[in-house]
Amino acid sequence: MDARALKIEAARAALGHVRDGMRLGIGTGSTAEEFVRLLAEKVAAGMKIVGVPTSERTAALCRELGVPLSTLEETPELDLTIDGADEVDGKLALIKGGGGALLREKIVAAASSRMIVIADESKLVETLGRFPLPIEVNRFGLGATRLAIARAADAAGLSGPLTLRMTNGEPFVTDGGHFIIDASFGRIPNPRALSNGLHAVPGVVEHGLFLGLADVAIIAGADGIRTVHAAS
Ligand SMILES: O=C[C@H](O)[C@H](O)[C@H](O)COP(=O)(O)O
Repeated sequence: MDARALKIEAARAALGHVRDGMRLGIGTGSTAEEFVRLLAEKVAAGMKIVGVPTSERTAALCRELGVPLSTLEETPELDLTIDGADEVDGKLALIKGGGGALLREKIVAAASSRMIVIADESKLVETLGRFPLPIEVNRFGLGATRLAIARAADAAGLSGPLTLRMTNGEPFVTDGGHFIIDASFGRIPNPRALSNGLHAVPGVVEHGLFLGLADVAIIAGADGIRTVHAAS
């Protein structure tokens, strides 16, 4: 089975958790898009849900496929968010933001009673950090923010290149109008310490470590679906 087929399998399994009447957070990325496609089929068949998208990209796909949308202004509490991830560890700590949607994704996940992560088995890691950690930063004071990030990482025992994300020769700009620094720290044995340090940097808007947010991970692999639950 290729990677796309695995993403579809994970998305299909997550769809089994969606009930009529739910207020859903809808994630971003190639895996979440497979979920949107399957959800749209259910909606077309009569399922009543309302979705809050985590990016303009997801919102556009939902509109195209007829998935009803709301906002966190209209619908500030959600029943369930289903989203992909760049990395998932055994305790359901995540790295997200490879597609640049981490800020809205985190706001939406935090507004949800439950979060289900969907991924193919390539995303499952023992320790986070193989995937560079996306850090969303204010455009103002980039040099100072980068230095402060390096110091916060150092205090957590980490170091590595901090690369401004570029697209077509220009800095990548998030839906919120910010830049992204991709931090290649390597293994992150203590994500909580790093998270706290990064949150203390004024120019950091948010980072891609999702800690204590995911309740379940649905991982699709060659041997089938594996469901991992967060320790209670
Ligand atoms: O910003 C993007 C999101 O965090 C995605 O959920 C993440 O990058 C995983 O994307 P994909 O399913 O395309 O691997």
